[in-house]
Amino acid sequence: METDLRLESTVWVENKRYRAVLTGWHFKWTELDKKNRDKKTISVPVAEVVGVEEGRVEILPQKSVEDTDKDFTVFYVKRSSSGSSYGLLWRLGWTQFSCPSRVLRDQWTKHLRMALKTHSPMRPNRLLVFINPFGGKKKGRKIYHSLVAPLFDLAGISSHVIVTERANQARDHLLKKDLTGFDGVVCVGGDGMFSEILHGLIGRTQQEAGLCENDPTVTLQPCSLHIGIIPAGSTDCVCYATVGVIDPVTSALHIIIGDSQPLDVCSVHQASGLVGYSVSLLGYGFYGDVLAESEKHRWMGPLRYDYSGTMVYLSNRSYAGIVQYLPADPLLSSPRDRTRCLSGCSVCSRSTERLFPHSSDSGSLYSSHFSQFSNDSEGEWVSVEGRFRCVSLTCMSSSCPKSPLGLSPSAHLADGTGDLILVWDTHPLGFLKFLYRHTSTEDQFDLPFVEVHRVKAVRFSLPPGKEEEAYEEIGGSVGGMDEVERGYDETVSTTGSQQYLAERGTGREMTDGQKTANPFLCGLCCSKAPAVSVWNCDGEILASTEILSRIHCQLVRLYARGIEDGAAVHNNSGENERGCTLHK
Ligand SMILES: CCCCCCCCCCCCC/C=C/[C@@H](O)[C@H](COP(=O)(O)O)NC(=O)CCCCC
Ligand SMILES: Nc1ncnc2c1ncn2[C@@H]1O[C@H](COP(=O)(O)OP(=O)(O)O)[C@@H](O)[C@H]1O
Ligand SMILES: [Ca+2]
Repeated sequence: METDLRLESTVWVENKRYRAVLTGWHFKWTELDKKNRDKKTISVPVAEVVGVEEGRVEILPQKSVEDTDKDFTVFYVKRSSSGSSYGLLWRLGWTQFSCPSRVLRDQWTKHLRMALKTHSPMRPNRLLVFINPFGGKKKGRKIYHSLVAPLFDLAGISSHVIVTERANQARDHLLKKDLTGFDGVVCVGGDGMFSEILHGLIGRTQQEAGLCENDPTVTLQPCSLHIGIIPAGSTDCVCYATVGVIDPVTSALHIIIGDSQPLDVCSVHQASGLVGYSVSLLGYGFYGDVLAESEKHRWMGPLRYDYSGTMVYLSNRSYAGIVQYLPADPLLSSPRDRTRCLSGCSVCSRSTERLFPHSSDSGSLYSSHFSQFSNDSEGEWVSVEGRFRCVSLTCMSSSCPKSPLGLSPSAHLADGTGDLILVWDTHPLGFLKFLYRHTSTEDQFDLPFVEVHRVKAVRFSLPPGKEEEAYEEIGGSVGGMDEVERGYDETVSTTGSQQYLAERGTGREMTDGQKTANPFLCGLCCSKAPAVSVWNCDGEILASTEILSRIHCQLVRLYARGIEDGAAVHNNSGENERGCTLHK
């Protein structure tokens, strides 16, 4: 195969003579001096070639083709540093080549296209695209049509675009409609929109496999369709944590070249069945309250989280609960090992190897892994009880522009584990320190009231006898620096129920027993506060408080490759190439 695709010849780029070589895996061109000595070489992996066209093609100010018979143009990925983010920005680069004859030109285009098919087989031909026109700053449509669609056209990808008219339309479409012919689904929006796609695809896959999603012990079937994310939301955490930048062009190029990043997914169950799936944040306490509060201020756009974060912080809440967790194998990795899950991560690769020992055999998937979830493993569960500022479970680092290293900087995208972060009740300045450390490189786990555990499953329940009470006395929770930082207060009195939580989650008015006009301010202005919080499940409020969650290793695949290590990645830059963003 390698020898079939090899091609070498002299070509000209902007009147300079080059030797171009296609080896199968790489396409290189080296400038030659008058004595045939090599000057500068530009090398592009075939996997990163976006497309090949006959003639001299120009992209800016708009696409034009000069149909000359000895020329061809190659489009490829070009990297640049993103400045503030950790990942690299990808841009479209292109070079126009002139050959000595038409026959040679045709050989070049044929060989390059064949190399693309052979060495880059996961590229999509047809995509189903969902655009949330109301996500983030409401720019989803514009972002797709001006930045993404022209790149898909150039790469020969056809797409069926649906601009959503209501919440859950994308999920319902994926659950019910014919998906034949599509290679992947693209989500233009934020984490909430991604969550819809996730639920739709996982649900559809289990339906077709005849598996019951409600049973937490069932080994779920991985989804065959890839998901692409074009970031156009408020937090855009899934995109940031899997690509390293929030940039629609970079994400579109990852989709075009058919990159593939497996992703762990956490299923969340209550007694009666499945309540949802999460990949980034399953959070109770602070993050649940922020989400519930923010829903009332959607008109603020992404700023609603800053406003609500401040209000919820000032309300100074903590919640009683029992957390049980099933620890992951500490020999494989640790949330405190100060490593980062980067593109080609060895911890995740070992997981893939364990899951798919015979490459494509997904039949045995998880069986060894999840036998540990059965009753036999009951003794392995660890249980803690007390008052928490927040309880968070994340299957990935959950880095985002607000927190560039994320909720758990050493978490892995595809290792089959999640990180459970327990923030015990503490004084307000301690909690502020914890939150503030998310914005820097300081270790947020190096605080006496914070614990982090790498886990396979988590249960959360309210203390016995307290489930039916909704309110409690706050009683001296606004303390000074000299207070004990980790507190265990078992004298909780609650009068709430899941129904109350569901109502609060949807922003409905408080009932008679709830005296304050704004329950999120009562930590400051009165003595009562809700005794129960809500779960934030990737931006959706769950109606259940007592839950069981389990991490499913590599249940879905994204068109991404994880965060590239800027220092390690060769950036194919050369004086004869150009890069553009396809901005008009
Ligand atoms: C004093 C400075 C405090 C800064 C705290 C920063 C902590 C940020 C951690 C953010 C983790 C985000 C995890 C992802 C959550 C999203 O799924 C969810 C929905 O996003 P979207 O659909 O785009 O609206 N976003 C949130 O729940 C927002 C949390 C913001 C917390 C301040
Ligand atoms: N056309 C629509 N109208 C109203 N809500 C929608 C629509 N399309 C999607 N949604 C919902 O909007 C929510 C937020 O979308 P998302 O794209 O994540 O934006 P943001 O990041 O700003 O929250 C999602 O939960 C999704 O279900
Ligand atoms: Ca993980």
